[in-house]
Amino acid sequence: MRLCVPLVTQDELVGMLHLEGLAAQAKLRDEQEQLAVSLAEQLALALGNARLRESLRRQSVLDPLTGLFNRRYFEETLRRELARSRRMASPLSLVVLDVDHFKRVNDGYGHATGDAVLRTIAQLVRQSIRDCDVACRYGGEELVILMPDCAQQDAARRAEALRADIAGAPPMPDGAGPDTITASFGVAEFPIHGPDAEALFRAADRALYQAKREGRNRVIAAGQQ
Ligand SMILES: Nc1nc2c(ncn2[C@@H]2O[C@H](COP(=O)(O)OP(=O)(O)OP(=O)(O)O)[C@@H](O)[C@H]2O)c(=O)[nH]1
Repeated sequence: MRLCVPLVTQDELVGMLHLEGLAAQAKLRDEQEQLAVSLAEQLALALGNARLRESLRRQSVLDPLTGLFNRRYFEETLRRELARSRRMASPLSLVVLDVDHFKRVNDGYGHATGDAVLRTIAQLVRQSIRDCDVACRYGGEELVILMPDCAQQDAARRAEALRADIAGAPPMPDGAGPDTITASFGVAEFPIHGPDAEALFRAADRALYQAKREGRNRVIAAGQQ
C-alpha cells in the first residue's frame, strides 16, 4: 500500500494562495496604473491638439495688428448674415469707418505710433459693439462693423457714439503721438441700400466718402446723400 504524503501542509497551501492573490492584485494595480497613465497621455495630446487647432483657427480669422476679424472672415460673415437677414426678414446694417488723416500720424510720429493708434481705435470698437456684431479690419486704416438685427437709424446712432468715443479718447496710452484722432463713418442697411454684399458695401462706402468730403469726423447714413 502506498502512503500518500502531502507535499505541502494545509497552512502552507493557504499561505501560497494568499501570496498568489496578493501578486494578482499587485499586477492588476500595475495594469490599472499603466492604463491611467496612457489615458492621461492621450487626453493631454488631444487637449494639446484642440488648443493648437483653436489657435490656428483664430490666427486664420484675426487681423494680427488689431485683433479684430480679418477681411476674409468679414466677407464670409457678410454673405452668411445677408442670407440670414433675407430668411428672417430682419434688418442688417453695415458701418464702414476710416481713420481721418492717418497718413499724417505715420508721417509725423512714425509707423509704430500709427500702429498703436490703430490698436487704440480697435479697442474702442470692441468696447462699443454688441456680442452679435462683427468688427473687422478691412484693410489699412479702414474698419467695418456688421450689425445684425439692427436698422440703419440705430446703427447710425451707435456709430455716432463710437465716433465721439474715438474723438474724445487719448489715441496713445502714454500720451506720445497726436493729441486727438478722428474717424469718418458711412452706414447702410440691407436690403434698402443694397440688395447684395457688393451693393451694400458700395452704399456704405459712398456715405463714408461723403463724410470725408464734408469735413471728416462725422457719420453719414446712406440715403442722406
Ligand atoms: N501705421 C500703419 N499705417 C498704415 C497701415 N495700413 C495703412 N497705413 C497708412 O494709412 C495711410 C492712409 O493714408 P490715406 O489713404 O492718404 O488716407 P488718410 O491720410 O487717412 O486721409 P483721409 O482718409 O482722406 O482722411 C497711409 O499712409 C498708409 O501707409 C498700417 O497697418 N499701419
